[in-house]
Amino acid sequence: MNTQPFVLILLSAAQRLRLNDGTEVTTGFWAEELVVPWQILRKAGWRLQVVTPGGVPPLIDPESLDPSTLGGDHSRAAYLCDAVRQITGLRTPLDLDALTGKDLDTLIGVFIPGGNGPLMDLCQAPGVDRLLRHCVAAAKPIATLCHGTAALLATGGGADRSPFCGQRVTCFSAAEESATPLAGRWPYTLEKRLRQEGFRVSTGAPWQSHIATDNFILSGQNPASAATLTHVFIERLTSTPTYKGNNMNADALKKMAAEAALRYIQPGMVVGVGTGSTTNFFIAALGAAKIHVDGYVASSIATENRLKAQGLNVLDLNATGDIPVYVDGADEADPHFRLIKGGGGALTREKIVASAARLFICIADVSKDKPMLGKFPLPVEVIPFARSFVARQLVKLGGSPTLRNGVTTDNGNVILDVTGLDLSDPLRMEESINAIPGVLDNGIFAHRRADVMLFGSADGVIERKA
Ligand SMILES: O=C[C@H](O)[C@H](O)[C@H](O)COP(=O)(O)O
Repeated sequence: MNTQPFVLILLSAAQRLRLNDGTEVTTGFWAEELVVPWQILRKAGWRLQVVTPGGVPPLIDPESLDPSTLGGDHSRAAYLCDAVRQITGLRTPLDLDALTGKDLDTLIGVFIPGGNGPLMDLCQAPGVDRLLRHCVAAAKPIATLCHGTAALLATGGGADRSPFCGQRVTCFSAAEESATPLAGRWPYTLEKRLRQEGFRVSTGAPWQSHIATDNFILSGQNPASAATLTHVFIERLTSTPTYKGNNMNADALKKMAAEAALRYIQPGMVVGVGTGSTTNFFIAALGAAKIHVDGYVASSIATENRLKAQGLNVLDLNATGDIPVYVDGADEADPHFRLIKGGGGALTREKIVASAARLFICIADVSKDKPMLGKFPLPVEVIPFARSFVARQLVKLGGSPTLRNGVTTDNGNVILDVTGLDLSDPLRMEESINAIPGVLDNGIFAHRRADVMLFGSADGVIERKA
């Protein structure tokens, strides 16, 4: 098995749901509860591995693709059907019981989608008990969705109390169960069983998104909770010690994007070079590629030093005139190629070199690809004399500025990181902030957007051109 960190997607292998009246119906996983997290996690660059008890290929619960279950939405049903078909790992899942100690060490979190199948097998599989106890001991996050929360029952019973006892969780609620065609015939009421086992169960309004979070367990109530739960899971994944110690995932994607930018570099060019961890991979790639360019313009002292350490020729922007190409990273990028930059404090010189360039190639791991800008705190470079005055003006613009402690930029200034700004019109906000006396520049790159985005993703490099 590949030794790169991965997120384990645990699915039920049950094919029949035994009801309390002795009859049986076909069961499996709920399509939407696999497709939504799968797509979000893949887009964020995570490697995913499907695992089932016995390595049995899981079944889709046919109900979950029935348009009548999806509010009569036939196109949604067709979309989900197609999306499930594209998840090739479903045909060859790993066997939960055959996971080695090395496999457990390599996984960084577990996501358990619902469907009714988990009520049959995951709730009592010894392999689930072993897996979840490993996660608790190693501080790795677990997310359970809808009836996927039944998997937690596998850790209870006997002398060995469940490590999750007393934890706050949610699941498909009793109210929701009683509003389905299986009302009154469910094998057991999951909400009730969890309470009996000592879980603190919280449920929200039927069919509305509701999640519960506790130490290492994050749970979502129903299909509507899938996206929110996945985003919270990703936040938890990226803050676990396991991920931080093994940060190969993001780094591998940054490197992939950085190396893809080499194809834009031609002999005889002057090349502008940005700043940051992604750009550092680009500098390393330049050093190895030995392309006979005229020289490089650095956007920071750190980059200048790195270029020189690779034996590369650094030029003064005042001596080059306009430059053909600039390559740099970003903290966020929106679909219109507008960026937030400056997480490393280099925004002003970066914007100057980017503006002097005819082509701006932005390289990033795919987690920086956002529907809109604004989650990343906006860096603003401020002349120290004007710090408090500028902070007050930023508050008037709707922001909450925080001084970046102990940081002096290459230009001798301070950085205010601003949260809470409305960046729905990035161009206007870039102008408004730069109009405050004492601001040198801010990290919105809307006037000088990127021309090409290269995102490193689990599916290879995604290239977009403006
Ligand atoms: O000041 C730093 C730059 O704007 C960086 O390009 C940006 O913060 C992205 O950095 P990284 O490549 O380390 O994520």
